Amino acid sequence: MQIGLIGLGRMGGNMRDRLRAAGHDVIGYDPRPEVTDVDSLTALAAALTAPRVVWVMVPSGEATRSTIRALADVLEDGDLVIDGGNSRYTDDRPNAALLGEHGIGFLDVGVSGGVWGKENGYGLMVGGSRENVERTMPIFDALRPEGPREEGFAHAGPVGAGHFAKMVHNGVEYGLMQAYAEGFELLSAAELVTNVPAVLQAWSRGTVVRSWLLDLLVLALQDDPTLAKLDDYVEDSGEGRWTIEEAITHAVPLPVIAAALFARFESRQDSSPAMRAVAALRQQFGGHAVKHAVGPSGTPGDIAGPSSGTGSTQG
Ligand SMILES: O=C(CO)[C@H](O)[C@H](O)COP(=O)(O)O
Repeated sequence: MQIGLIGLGRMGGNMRDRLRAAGHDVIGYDPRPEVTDVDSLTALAAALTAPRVVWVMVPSGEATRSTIRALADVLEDGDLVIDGGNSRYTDDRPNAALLGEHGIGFLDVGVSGGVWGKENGYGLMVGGSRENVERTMPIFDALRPEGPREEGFAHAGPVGAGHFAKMVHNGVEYGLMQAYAEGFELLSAAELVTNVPAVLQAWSRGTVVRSWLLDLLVLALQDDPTLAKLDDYVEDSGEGRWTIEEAITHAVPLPVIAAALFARFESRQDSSPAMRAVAALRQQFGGHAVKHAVGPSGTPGDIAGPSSGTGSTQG
């Protein structure tokens, strides 16, 4: 079938290739002239045959919202817009309502698979009406992995359910990554294990903890066995925070995902005010030694003994 695809970056560009390889007629739009098929959203609408289907694959937030506002102006009654980016699910109903005023349908799709999806297929979680899902099923079938549909595709519920499912998926992703990372650190800290990459690779087949994320860690360690080439700074793009906010709304305990999110925040600190406060308090109540950022002798990292006047070791 024919589809317009807006956003031809790491995800959208690969999706265009996969859809074309499956025989679909894809017309892509991207502001970068070197990758785009048409030079504007108006040209995209003109190149598509009505009733049109347009897949939006741009960064979440204002970039997606403004693209949908622009599509409301260039598309017409009977067309359909699919938001396949990582939008927060709370954006979906307003976007659907705006398009609905013009008779344009809306689906939200959580897409997982990263840069490997072009070859392996993408896991898809869709929110919207049954009618709109059935209309675009040939596109979903081309994007999802080969095999039974239910193993790579779900119609999760009404508008918003696709992105809600993807948000939770990404929260789980945070927790899994953090668990593997902590295992990697402990294996590395204990000098007893002399070949950490080999142990993780051995875990990758047959064990209880085998997974694709573990396979990717094994791959990263092939290039850099101690990950020494990387800085220990980890960004986040919102999905983990939204997951925790939802957990608070529903009073659902998510200690693992919350800890994984906070570990990322911690990774961005050169120095922790909280831990300086803990050190200061131990020194205050117990006279415990502290390590000075700049020691009394002017040397960074000096360990200073009990503060004068206390001498106590009791809390
Ligand atoms: O959706 C994804 C994977 O499933 C994206 O890679 C996303 O960017 C991951 O989230 P974060 O950037 O917060 O780690």
